[in-house]
Formats: sequence, C-alpha cells, structure tokens
Amino acid sequence: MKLGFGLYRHQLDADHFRFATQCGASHLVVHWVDYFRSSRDNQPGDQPIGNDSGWGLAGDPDKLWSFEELSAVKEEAASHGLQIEAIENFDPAHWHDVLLDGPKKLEQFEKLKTIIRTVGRVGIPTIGYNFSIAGVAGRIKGPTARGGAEAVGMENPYDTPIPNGMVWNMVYDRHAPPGNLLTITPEELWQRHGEFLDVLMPVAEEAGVTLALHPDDPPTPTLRGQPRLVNQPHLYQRAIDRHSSTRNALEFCLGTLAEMTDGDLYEAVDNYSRQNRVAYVHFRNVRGKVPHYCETFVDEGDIDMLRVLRILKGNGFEGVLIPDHAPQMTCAAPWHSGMAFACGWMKAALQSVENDR
Ligand SMILES: O=C(O)[C@@H](O)[C@@H](O)[C@H](O)[C@H](O)CO
Repeated sequence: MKLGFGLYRHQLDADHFRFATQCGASHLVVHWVDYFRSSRDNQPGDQPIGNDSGWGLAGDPDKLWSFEELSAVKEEAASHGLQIEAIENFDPAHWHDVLLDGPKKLEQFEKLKTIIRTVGRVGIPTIGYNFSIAGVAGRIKGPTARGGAEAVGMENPYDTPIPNGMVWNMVYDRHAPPGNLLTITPEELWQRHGEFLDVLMPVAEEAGVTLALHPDDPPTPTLRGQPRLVNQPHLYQRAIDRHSSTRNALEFCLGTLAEMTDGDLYEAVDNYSRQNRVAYVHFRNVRGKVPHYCETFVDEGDIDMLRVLRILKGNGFEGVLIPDHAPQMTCAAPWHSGMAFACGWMKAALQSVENDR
C-alpha cells in the first residue's frame, strides 16, 4: 500500500509538492476543480465548507482540462518524486446537466469523454467523482478534535433548497432564473448514474482510466431536499453491479462510510476490497454518525484504522491511501501540521502492517 497526499487546485505548486514528499508521500491525488476560486476569503484554512451559496463559482464550461496543463503538473510532481494517482472530481461547469438531466446532457457527455481520454493520454490512472446533486454541503467547522483542534463536522440535517444555477455545491450559472431545483426521487438519481456509467465506461476502459465513485458526503438520507446515491455502505454494491469492469470502482472514503447509520465499516472494507473495486482510499477518522458527527485525528475516532489496514492488506489491496483532510492544529501552520500528523501516523501504521506476517 502506498502513502498519498491530496492537494487542492491552489496548492499545486513546488512548495506543496515538497511538503508532500517531506511527509513521506509517494503519490498525489489532485483536485483540478478550484472549489475556492471565488471564495478564498470566506474559506480560510484550506477546508471547503461554504454556506447556502456553496463553495463558489464553477469553472469555464468551454475550457476542458488540456493535455498540456495536466502533463506539466504531472512532470512537476514527478520532479519531486511524486506520482499522480488520481484527479479528484469533475467540474460542475462540464457536467451539470449530466447530474441534472438537463438540455446540455449529451454535449456534456462528450466533454466528459474528452476529459477521460485526455487524462488517460497523460497517464493518470484514475478520476474520482461524486455523483451528487447537493454535493458536499451542510458541514460546519469547530474545535471538536482532540485538544480543541479545528475540524469539520455536522450538527443537524441540512435541507435548504438548492437555487437554480447551482449543483454539486457550486454555482454554474449566475444568471439562472429565480427558483429552486425540483426535487427528484432516488430512482431517478440511480437512473442518471446508470446512464453515466453506460456512456462513459467504454471510453474509460479504452483510455485506461478508472472512474472511482465517492460516497455521499455527508451521507444523510437527503441533502438540500435531494436524494443521495450512496448514503449507506450496501449501496456501493448497486453502483458496482451496474458494470462488471474493474474500471468501475470506488473512491473509498472511510470517514464518510463510518458516518453512515447502517452497516458495519469493517465488513464494507472487506467486501469491496475483496471484489477488487477499491481504487484509492480516503483515510480519515470521525466520531458519531450523520447528522451529528465530527472529524477527529486519525488515531482518536470511532474507526480502528489499523484493523482497516489489516483487512486491506489481507485482501491484497496495493493502492494509494490519502489523509483527505485532517483537523487543523494550533500553530502558525494549522493545515500543514494537521496533514503532517496524519501522514506520520499513516506511515508508521503502514510500515507496521506491511511487516506483519
Ligand atoms: O470533503 C472534502 O472537502 C473533499 O476533500 C473531498 O473529500 C470530497 O468530499 C470528495 O472529493 C467528494 O467530492
């Protein structure tokens, strides 16, 4: 198993690459969508939270990720000894009508095909995605981790309607007519996801790119009045069963799975890694379940992280684990220290589990 490091778009620079290497990472998971683009000032501390208007503005619908820019970042990372394992998340600007079943759906499927082919040509093996109308919303921050370290969490259900022009917690059309998105049923959402896989899986297979599904974060039954796709561990199976290809895989977020109200986390780790569908792992810990949970340091939450590593090893998982995000520590560099603590713990844990006989 390999230690990876997740970096947001605005962190893709030499200093952050050096920092990841210093933390012991060999791999990177890169966010190419800039969640903070229009709202950097409201979201200090490099943890996207947002409010009713989301993380901010989506990108340029006409500007697809180019071979040149992705190759450049891949090369720069390589010059620091880091391999890019995955790009995490599509830009709502490129696929809002795939999520919403809107008039631009077919055009946007073509965009996603182009992006997948480009990522494959660059030689990045995985794209993580989150098939969600509300996206990652409704989280708060507070001094809830050990020693009062600031961490994200949830206190109550969050069902404020989503205004038109917004999806996946980002605004893709600032000039949308007033009003809110119509609520759909869970079946409609599954149908949309099924179509997404039907259209894109052949392209992903040909391009040599794995599409890895993130569970719903936070995994409440609804969020902003919209259904969730994978808000219980067994629902991952439904997504997998839609396509037998191992390119149809999971961005396996332990924190989110532990926040779910049903099922047993260790069984889920065993089940999905045994099926060889875990593309990469978000290795973070939490206390509680939706709608009342908070993130913790990697060694203090509800999850026995060493047990998870032993199961993964037992099932032959050899992929990348990243801390995703971590509580921020009280010092001059809160984000850096939180991530460094998580990586140090993970490095030692991996060493000890890999050496187990
Ligand atoms: O939670 C976050 O802030 C992100 O770092 C991701 O873990 C996010 O949940 C996934 O990329 C799904 O969009």
